[in-house]
Amino acid sequence: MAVNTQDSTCLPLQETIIHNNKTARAIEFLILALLVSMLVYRVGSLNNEDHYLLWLLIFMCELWFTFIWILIICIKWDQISTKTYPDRLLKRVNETEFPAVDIFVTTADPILEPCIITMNTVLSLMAVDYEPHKLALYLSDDACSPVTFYALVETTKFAKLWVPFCKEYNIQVRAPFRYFGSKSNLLEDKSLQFQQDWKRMKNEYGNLYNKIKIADQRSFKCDLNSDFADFCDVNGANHPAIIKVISERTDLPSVIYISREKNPKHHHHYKAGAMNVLTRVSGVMTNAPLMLNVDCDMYANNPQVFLHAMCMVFGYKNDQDCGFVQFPQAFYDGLKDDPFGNQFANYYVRALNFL
Ligand SMILES: O=c1ccn([C@@H]2O[C@H](COP(=O)(O)OP(=O)(O)O[C@H]3O[C@H](CO)[C@@H](O)[C@H](O)[C@H]3O)[C@@H](O)[C@H]2O)c(=O)[nH]1
Ligand SMILES: [Mn+2]
Repeated sequence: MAVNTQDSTCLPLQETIIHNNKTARAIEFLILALLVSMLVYRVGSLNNEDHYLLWLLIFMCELWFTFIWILIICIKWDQISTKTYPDRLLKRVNETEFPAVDIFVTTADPILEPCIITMNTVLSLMAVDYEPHKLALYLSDDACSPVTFYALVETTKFAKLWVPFCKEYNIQVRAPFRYFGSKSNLLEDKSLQFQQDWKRMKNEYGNLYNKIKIADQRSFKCDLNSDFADFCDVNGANHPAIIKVISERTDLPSVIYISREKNPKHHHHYKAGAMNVLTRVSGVMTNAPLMLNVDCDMYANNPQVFLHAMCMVFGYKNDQDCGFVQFPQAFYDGLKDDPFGNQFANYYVRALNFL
């Protein structure tokens, strides 16, 4: 990328912020000191114990716990986050110079990963703030399900309405199930035009939802002349590759459905196998210099997500300094009293610098 974004007079596009976590470090160290003193006590009183074996077992458990505690301290010792500045990027780099991106969404099981959730993931990515002709969305379906294919075709039709709506009104959450499910959707103070468009869009999304729900409940007719011919009597664990280009327009990202070849003689390697196929197929079809991978149960909660990523791409002096960027994640719809603590949204940012 021969774009000079490193003008010394310019402010940086991305910054690494080092967090001051001295108090947390001190507390963790104190707990470690208590753990160690307990271990010392156990060793010291081992010989005087009547229940020698039990004492030894407790000692081993505590030793293991202390070891894990040390590992956790090491992981949490240096805490950094990365801040990106899309507004600075847009002033400095012309949008036409942004690279193309191939987007990979993987799905494997329409029951555990309901189709409508996957389609919301697709919609949130199709509607991002980025030149649409530079984006191609590949959906990998390891279940080889005609319902997923049908849902993707219908979702692409709905996207022709949804994407312009989101862009015109600068909607922040572009996954319809989150947008329409949000309680903060007050229409009263909005323009009449917006209210009409909002109602129409809600209606259209309702139609899409129902179509997918009905498709999920009925069995697809094995019609050899239809688009579903490839799915006739297909065995999910043993079938040739199915690749279908669903949409190729300039005003929307291209949409491609892929169900990779499965053969019981060769292990499919789960998501890694799917990602391998996605890189190969996209390499032949669009071959974008950047790839984005999103699981089917995630969605882009910020329409500027690609611009944030571009701050990382353009924000280093040397292209080779940044090869992999991971977005912060926040969990939604966690259990209220989740014992794993997911009710506290977890955020983390990690950018791996390749030397
Ligand atoms: O044979 C498979 C199995 C899984 N997947 C997809 O892989 C993704 C992740 O699988 P999942 O079982 O949902 O794993 P999670 O534990 O929810 O996901 C976390 O853990 C995975 C494996 O460690 C990472 O790949 C994910 O990015 C990370 O979010 C999903 O989109 C699946 O549809 C496939 O495409 N094919
Ligand atoms: Mn998952």
